[in-house]
Amino acid sequence: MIELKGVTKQYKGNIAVVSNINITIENGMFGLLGPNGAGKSTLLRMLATLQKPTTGTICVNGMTMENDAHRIRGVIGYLPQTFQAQPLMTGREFLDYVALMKGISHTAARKRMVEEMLEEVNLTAKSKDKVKTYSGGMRQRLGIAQAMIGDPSVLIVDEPTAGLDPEERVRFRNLLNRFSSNRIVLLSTHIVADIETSCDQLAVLNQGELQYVGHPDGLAAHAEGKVWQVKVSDEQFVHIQPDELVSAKRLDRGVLCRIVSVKKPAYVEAIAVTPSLEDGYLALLGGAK
Ligand SMILES: Nc1ncnc2c1ncn2[C@@H]1O[C@H](COP(=O)(O)OP(=O)(O)OP(=O)(O)O)[C@@H](O)[C@H]1O
Repeated sequence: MIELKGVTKQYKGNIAVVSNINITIENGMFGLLGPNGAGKSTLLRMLATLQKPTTGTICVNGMTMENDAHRIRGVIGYLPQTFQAQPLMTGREFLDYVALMKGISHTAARKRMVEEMLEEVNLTAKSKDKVKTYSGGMRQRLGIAQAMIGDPSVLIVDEPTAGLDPEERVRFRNLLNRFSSNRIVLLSTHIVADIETSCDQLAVLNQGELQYVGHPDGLAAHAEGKVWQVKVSDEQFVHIQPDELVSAKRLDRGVLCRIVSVKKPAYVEAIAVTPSLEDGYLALLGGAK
């Protein structure tokens, strides 16, 4: 279990970029959602023991950051937002090196673990090639593998699907889901679809502040009665407020729009529709005018 109490981070001379966070995270997939600059990476870096909170306490499986940072590091796997692997090592050598650094000294066990991880992230065929020859998506998959190796009880992944193609993205979500069955997987993203189907709990961070914590259904409910579907002409379409428009699908004649707004749009044929998680997120962040 992870417990954050009053966690605040303030860089010198600046306002707090993470402000008074109080959350308890249990086993399972936990999504951290927020726009660019919300403070997600800062919060995850503090959880990964790479930065200290200015005030507040972080407790992981009963260990506190102040007293047990070294032991906490031993139970955490972390994929930072910008992941760099040794370019002159092969993928297999790199994972072997990471496993050794994590204290897996038994050679046969380490070798088996590395092969399993390569298979999991679909890199077996490239495992003898140097990392410098990998595509962005392959490097990202290697990053995911290095975070998972050693069987951490807490896996922290910061925007892990950036650079993955759609097939890999789905594969990756399934992998995290399986991994989270008896441990904590903390996944930060600004892509709602990444957490829609997999997280039982999520938090929304905006400008350093926690705006929502709970089940995805509760977030979707924020847009209840505020989501509208309407078919408009091309002339009407240009008058729709861009910050209210969730999606627009061009039809043979006109455009089918999904709008998040407190007030029913002024078109007779506008119908209220069931909100999705994305609608709820947009309504929460935009304050659905
Ligand atoms: N070392 C630093 N010194 C000063 N300000 C910083 C530092 N690191 C981050 N910030 C600021 O803290 C705020 C939060 O940044 P952070 O990277 O945590 O957000 P994020 O939610 O992860 O954003 P993104 O989705 O764009 O990665 C931003 O305004 C950023 O400019």
